[in-house]
Amino acid sequence: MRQPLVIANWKMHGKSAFNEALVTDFLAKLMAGRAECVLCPPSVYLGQIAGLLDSSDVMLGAQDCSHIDEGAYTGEVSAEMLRDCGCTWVIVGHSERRQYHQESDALLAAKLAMAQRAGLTPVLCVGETQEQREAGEAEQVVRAQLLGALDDLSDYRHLAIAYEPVWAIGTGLTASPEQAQAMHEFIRDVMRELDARSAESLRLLYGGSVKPGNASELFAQADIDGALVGGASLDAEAFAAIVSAA
Ligand SMILES: O=C[C@H](O)COP(=O)(O)O
Repeated sequence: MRQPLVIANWKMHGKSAFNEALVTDFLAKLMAGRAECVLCPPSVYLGQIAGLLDSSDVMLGAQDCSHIDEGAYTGEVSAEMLRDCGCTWVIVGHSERRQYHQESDALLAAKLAMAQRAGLTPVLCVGETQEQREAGEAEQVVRAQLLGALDDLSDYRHLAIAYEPVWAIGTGLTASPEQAQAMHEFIRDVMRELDARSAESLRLLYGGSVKPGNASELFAQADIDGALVGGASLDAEAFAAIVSAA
């Protein structure tokens, strides 16, 4: 039995006063339930959010980490620094980083290893574009992303994977529960090839316009173990409802 996991990816949103109101309101609305929950604010606010989450079960995560441990790399934030700030999770390979920062599968493999070495659980994001889906290449693309980033990983237990079809991110378009389940099932099959035992306990999250109105249907699918939520995680009531639905 996999424990549901719901992760908020604030992306590049938030300011101190907004963050405090959002987290305070979210914690007040959050009902005790089965799901684990993680907030991933922009890295400059990790200290602030760590303080606000201090007496709650909600965990802290980062949106990215460096593939290097330390040194003269201006602007980079290491996995160890994130751990030092209270993070236990880190998102790796979000499609916005693949697209705007040209992050390759090889780079992501190095980030995953670095994250685990620092004691963080990475969430690897994969997903196809609209064109790739229309060309019938969705499974091939996702398989290549998984193998490219995960082939050399030695620990498949401290890991989660988020399937985020690029065409569903921030667009209001959501993969149907059947489309999402089909891809999640495919991902679990690929993971069985890499490590048969941990594939059964590996949590697979869906991301792409998850809202209170579609969360329950998505979470009802056999291989969907939670969500990576962007826009709706900036609304305390909506995000608390999604966590409750898990
Ligand atoms: O990381 C989150 C995903 O990119 C989904 O974003 P969204 O919920 O705004 O579509």
